Amino acid sequence: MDNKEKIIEIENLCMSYGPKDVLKGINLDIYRGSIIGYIGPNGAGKSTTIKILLGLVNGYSGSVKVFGKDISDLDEDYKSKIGYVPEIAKVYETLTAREYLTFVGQLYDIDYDICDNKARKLMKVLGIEEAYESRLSSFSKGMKQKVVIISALLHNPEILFLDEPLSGLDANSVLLIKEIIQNLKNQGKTIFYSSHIMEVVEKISDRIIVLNDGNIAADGNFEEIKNSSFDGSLEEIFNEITGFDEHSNLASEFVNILNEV
Ligand SMILES: Nc1ncnc2c1ncn2[C@@H]1O[C@H](COP(=O)(O)OP(=O)(O)OP(=O)(O)O)[C@@H](O)[C@H]1O
Repeated sequence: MDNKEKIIEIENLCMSYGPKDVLKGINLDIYRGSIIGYIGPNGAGKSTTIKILLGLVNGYSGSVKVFGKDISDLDEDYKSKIGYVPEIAKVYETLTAREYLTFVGQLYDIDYDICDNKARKLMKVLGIEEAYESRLSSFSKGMKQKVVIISALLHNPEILFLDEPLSGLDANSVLLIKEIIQNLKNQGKTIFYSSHIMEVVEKISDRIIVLNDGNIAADGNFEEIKNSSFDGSLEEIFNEITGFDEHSNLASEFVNILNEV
């Protein structure tokens, strides 16, 4: 597998919402078969970057290439090679899992019977097969998240964007999904993993990119980031890079306010 193939190339990416500069000149080359931990404080611009790559947000400047071609020159077909688990996924609650997953399959032009069969088997592996014919409105949070993960992967995408994919999952399911992500990587899939759970990002990522205030503040594997003047766990490094050292004071202030009469 050629892991030097650039699958995403971002040059001088800038994006503003009105007067607010959200991305201030991002440069990134992402290689096939890597797991990128894309992290940063709330509002740093992570989702904005992902939405630009997915073609969901326009109005940016700079160049964004996926599969070697500028996304502004590509027709919508490139999206069929991309999967996306959004931070807050909306599923059609009135549909059954079967109806929802086969509906998503149709959007990706997957043959109905093949999709139906595949969706049921994937649900079985994730331990929720018995709910295949039940409405999503009756599903627990973790069950819904598993359906969202299946829906993002049904079409076997080349690039997978995961925004807090483990949200609501129990420890067994977390272990399983992490292993699935590793397997996908081993098959040459490229994974963009965005999360605030630093322990997972630290363990799962080949490369960690820290976005802070619209700029890349650190980029490398965990050891490289650790050796380049920072030290400690990724959580500590993250707080250092993003200049956050007020947690003790703020925590005391918060609790003191609760005690006010
Ligand atoms: N449609 C919009 N209109 C105006 N401002 C927006 C819009 N979408 C995002 N923003 C602003 O852009 C900034 C970056 O948002 P973004 O969602 O990319 O951050 P993030 O790094 O994904 O944050 P989080 O960790 O909270 O998900 C935020 O300040 C947000 O308020």
